Amino acid sequence: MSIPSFVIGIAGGTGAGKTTVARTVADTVGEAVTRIPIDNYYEDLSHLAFEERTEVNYDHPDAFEWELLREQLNALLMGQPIEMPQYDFEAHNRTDERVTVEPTDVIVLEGIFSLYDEDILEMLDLCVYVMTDADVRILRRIERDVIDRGRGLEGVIDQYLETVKPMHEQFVEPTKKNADVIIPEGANRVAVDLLIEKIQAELAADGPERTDDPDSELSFSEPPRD
Ligand SMILES: Nc1ncnc2c1ncn2[C@@H]1O[C@H](COP(=O)(O)OP(=O)(O)O)[C@@H](O)[C@H]1O
Ligand SMILES: Nc1ccn([C@@H]2O[C@H](COP(=O)(O)O)[C@@H](O)[C@H]2O)c(=O)n1
Repeated sequence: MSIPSFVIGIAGGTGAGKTTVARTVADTVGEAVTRIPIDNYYEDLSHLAFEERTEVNYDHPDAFEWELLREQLNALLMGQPIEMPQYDFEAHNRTDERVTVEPTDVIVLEGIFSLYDEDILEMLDLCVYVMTDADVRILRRIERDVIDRGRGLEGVIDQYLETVKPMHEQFVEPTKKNADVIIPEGANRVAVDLLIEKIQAELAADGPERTDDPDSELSFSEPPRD
């Protein structure tokens, strides 16, 4: 088990390419990276009927259970495992399943509001904003929502105009000012390679044999962050 030493937040509008960047980083760097999708922290809406859940504004910060996200991120930073909720986009709700996530050296928090909450910003070592034009994002989103999230074309367009676009302009886009790095177009190979190099340099600076096994000569302990 590790105490994470490097925490990255990857924000940006829907369809910007956040998940693609985060997955590329995780696949390239390997098991030292844990990906935490903020979508898993949408509020539990089991008390609402399916039809009511389809009407919810999922692009407003109030749609998320911030307290749980802060608590679980903090636990990982203290070297403790978490039981991460899972989200079902077709059901518009959390599933009953929880997945045990062990802390690793690098944590990647990814989602539209990764750079929104002041407490979470305090926990991030590197803030990344993926910036992609709105027309490209909506085209990507239509394709993804219809193929992967069980949505109809008309519904995706209505939702985009009614909530996604105005909330993006009001809440998501302004978080760009919190970014250290802006990646154009999502899976931008040059930018993603630089991000990977930075992570690998952080890992190397921490030592290749890093372990928290108390029996190991190389073991060490770190004070929790404040
Ligand atoms: N640079 C890129 N060029 C082309 N397609 C991309 C690029 N980045 C992401 N995509 C595609 O766009 C879609 C949305 O990307 P995704 O990473 O899920 O966005 P987000 O997580 O920001 O909503 C996916 O189908 C993905 O394969
Ligand atoms: N039940 C839900 C929950 C969320 N959404 C949309 O997901 C978008 C965020 O995810 P990305 O991978 O696109 O960043 C957000 O814009 C919500 O509108 C949804 O459609 N249904």
